[in-house]
Amino acid sequence: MRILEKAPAKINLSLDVLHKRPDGFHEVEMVMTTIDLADRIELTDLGPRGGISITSHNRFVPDDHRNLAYQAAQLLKERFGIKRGVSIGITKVIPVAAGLAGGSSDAAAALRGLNRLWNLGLSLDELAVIGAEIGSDVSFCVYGGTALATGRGEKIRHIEAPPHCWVILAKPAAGVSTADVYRGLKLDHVRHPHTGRMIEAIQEKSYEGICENLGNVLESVTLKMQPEVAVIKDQMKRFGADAVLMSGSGPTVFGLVQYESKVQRIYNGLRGFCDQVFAVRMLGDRCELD
Ligand SMILES: C[C@](O)(CO)[C@H](O)COP(=O)(O)OP(=O)(O)OC[C@H]1O[C@@H](n2ccc(N)nc2=O)[C@H](O)[C@@H]1O
Ligand SMILES: Nc1ncnc2c1ncn2[C@@H]1O[C@H](COP(=O)(O)OP(=O)(O)OP(=O)(O)O)[C@@H](O)[C@H]1O
Repeated sequence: MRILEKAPAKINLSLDVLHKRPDGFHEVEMVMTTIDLADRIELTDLGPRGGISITSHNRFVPDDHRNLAYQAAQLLKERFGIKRGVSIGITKVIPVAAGLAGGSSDAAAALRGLNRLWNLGLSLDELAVIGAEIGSDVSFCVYGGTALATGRGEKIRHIEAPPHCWVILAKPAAGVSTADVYRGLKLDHVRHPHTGRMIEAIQEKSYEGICENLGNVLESVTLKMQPEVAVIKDQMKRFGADAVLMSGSGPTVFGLVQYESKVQRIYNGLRGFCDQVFAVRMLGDRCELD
């Protein structure tokens, strides 16, 4: 039997860090939404007593226990005493180490797909709790859609979809380590975004309100490690994006664009000096994972 799952990327429309916790993680308040840029996960049953095998044609994606989709399969096998093997094929589209939760979304898609393949009968809420053991972004990715994520990112409150718009993404050549970015954060020097206002703007379907309230406290940390982020932000604004921000721990920069007529010009302009550029729609609805 073969199961296919879509694993969409996320962007953080707003990302605030409240404080560092005794367990080393940071307490966050993030508004996240899925976009139409997705990896494909193909799960094939390998029969009794088999192991977990990962295939991907991207040299930056680990093919062993370091892969988050592998960890998802291992966790379910152990927890539910599954004795069957599985092959996990990953068609990578989401840039790696980019702040777009590519690995987390692959793990979430593996959880959803294996739940079907092995007839585990788990709800999305149960899968999201299991996902939190793999990484902070996995719970959100289990559901997709749009949500406020709190705690270390694993507490999810669903909110409605933002109004449809275009998202232009541009990723500088090198990736960044999320742990390094959190480590570099000095909380007494940041301007906190207004999470409440972002949620209100989404609920009111106010595109202007969303643009006005974009904010990410991690941006200034990554900017120091990768000055190219500032250059890309500048170019995106100059080519005509309505608002721009770095996603997650970066270094990918996204620009919001309301009218399709502007998209091609911004995309072409950025392609001049950045290899990985994408123009996609905001998804925002949970049902759009299918
Ligand atoms: C930057 C974001 O992607 C925004 O959505 C997330 O906050 C990070 O999510 P993630 O990549 O799934 O993070 P994890 O794999 O759980 O953690 C990677 C590392 O980031 C740091 N980390 C992560 C989440 C958090 N709330 N506080 C942290 O300090 C920790 O050092 C941790 O060891
Ligand atoms: N399925 C996977 N796809 C991509 N990278 C993976 C995967 N599994 C593990 N990794 C490892 O995770 C690291 C971070 O990759 P990922 O693309 O998930 O980062 P990210 O988009 O910055 O994540 P986040 O936004 O959740 O912080 C990579 O350098 C890679 O070694």
